[in-house]
Amino acid sequence: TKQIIISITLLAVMVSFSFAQEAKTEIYLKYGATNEGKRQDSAMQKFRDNRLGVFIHWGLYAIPGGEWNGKVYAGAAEWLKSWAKVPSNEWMQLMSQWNPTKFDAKKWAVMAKEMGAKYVKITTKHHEGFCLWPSKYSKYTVASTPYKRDLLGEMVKAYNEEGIDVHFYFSVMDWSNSDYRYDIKSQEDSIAFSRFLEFTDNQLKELAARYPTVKDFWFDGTWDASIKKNGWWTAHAEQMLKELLPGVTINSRLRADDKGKRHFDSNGRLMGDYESGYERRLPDPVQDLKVTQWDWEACMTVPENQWGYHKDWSLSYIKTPFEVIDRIVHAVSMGGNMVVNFGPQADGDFRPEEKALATAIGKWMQCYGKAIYACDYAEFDKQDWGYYTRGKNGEVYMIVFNQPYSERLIVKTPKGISIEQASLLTTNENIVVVETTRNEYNVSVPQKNPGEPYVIQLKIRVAEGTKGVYKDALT
Ligand SMILES: C[C@@H]1O/C(=N\OC(=O)Nc2ccccc2)[C@@H](O)[C@H](O)[C@@H]1O
Repeated sequence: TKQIIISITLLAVMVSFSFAQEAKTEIYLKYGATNEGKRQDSAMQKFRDNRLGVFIHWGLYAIPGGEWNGKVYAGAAEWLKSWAKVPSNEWMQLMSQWNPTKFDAKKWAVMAKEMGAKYVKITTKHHEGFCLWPSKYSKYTVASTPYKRDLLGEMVKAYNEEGIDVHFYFSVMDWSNSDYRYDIKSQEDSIAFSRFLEFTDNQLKELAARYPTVKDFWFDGTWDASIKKNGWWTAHAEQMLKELLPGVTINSRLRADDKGKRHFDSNGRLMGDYESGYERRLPDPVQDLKVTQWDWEACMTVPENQWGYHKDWSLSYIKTPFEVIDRIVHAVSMGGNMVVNFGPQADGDFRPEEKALATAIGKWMQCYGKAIYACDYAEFDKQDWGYYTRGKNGEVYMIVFNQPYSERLIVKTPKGISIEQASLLTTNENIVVVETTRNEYNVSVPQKNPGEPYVIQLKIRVAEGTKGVYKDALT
């Protein structure tokens, strides 16, 4: 009996321990996540509904375009200073050559509009420290170049006039500022970095004051230990901007919590207003459905890894328009945004390949944008033929990239949901739908192959009592 009592007691201890583990106790955080779940205010709704953005990476790095002292570096062109180990004062001499005579903000804005982009993210200051606005806190700005003009101000005005929202990319890491520290290892480091954070605050307040129509700050260059040891400042920067610009959105990449945890705090909560870790990669449509629980934005390059202008695009694979469109649709099908990157030339014009890409994307968005803008995750299981999105009135879109030889598109509907009718989005041609088994259908392909990724719109019916997002969507 003694043995039995001991083993039962041991078992009881183990079971209670595992329950305690399960109900993980929350860690108190001063600088953790500030909001629970997706923001539902109109500014965030607009951010989400925009879905397709343009990234503009433009700075001194566009002048050398990946080449230094006769050597071409295959790495990211906006990192050339680092690859070629150029001292900051030598690198900043490029300012004397900064004279984008072909720059025309209106042309840039029209190009984005014709692409179907609803917003643009502009590098106000990249890691090199060169400011596209005449900042009074730095000598490394457009004001000290032959060009002199406030490029950022002209861009904000032109994009806004085309109805395009403007977001600011801002690199905290600043290679031109001698107070920047990669880590804090001494009192001297700490004093210098405090000066640096004050300088950064001043530039952020300056940007907010000069360009109050800005809708978002996308922070970058925040991965170093120095920032992770100053999580308080990242929380302060978010709060400061939200007080200065009510409604402004802030990306998760800015944020570190009390313990240096980035993007998601030590309690697993997303910091900032949307997750910004999907850079040149996307969540898996089957394995990574967790991302549909929060807002997120992906960004992508057209070459493998060039954000700034690189003179030699033959060094890596260049994505075709349909490959870019696939990534845009992939992101939206999982409740995310996609930002496609353009690296303008030093002269202020875009390379022909980028102009052609913007045109091709725009042509497709003109026909099929209804399945992208203001659309979200449809909660249908992914199929091989492509992606689903869901519109605001509960309509489901099938975006077909891979038409099968069977000429039947398999659709498995969630429990309690059936397909009433299907039509080709562009022509309203009726598409035959045959139920093959419970919650499974064969959707026919269009009579004439559209010869491009196309969209079939489904009218679905929700059985009484079905839970999920659809109940409130149907009128
Ligand atoms: C958008 C890109 O952002 C960057 N860096 O991003 C990251 O470091 N991304 C990252 C880092 C760690 C994990 C996931 C993404 C920059 O260095 C680059 O020049 C470009 O501006």
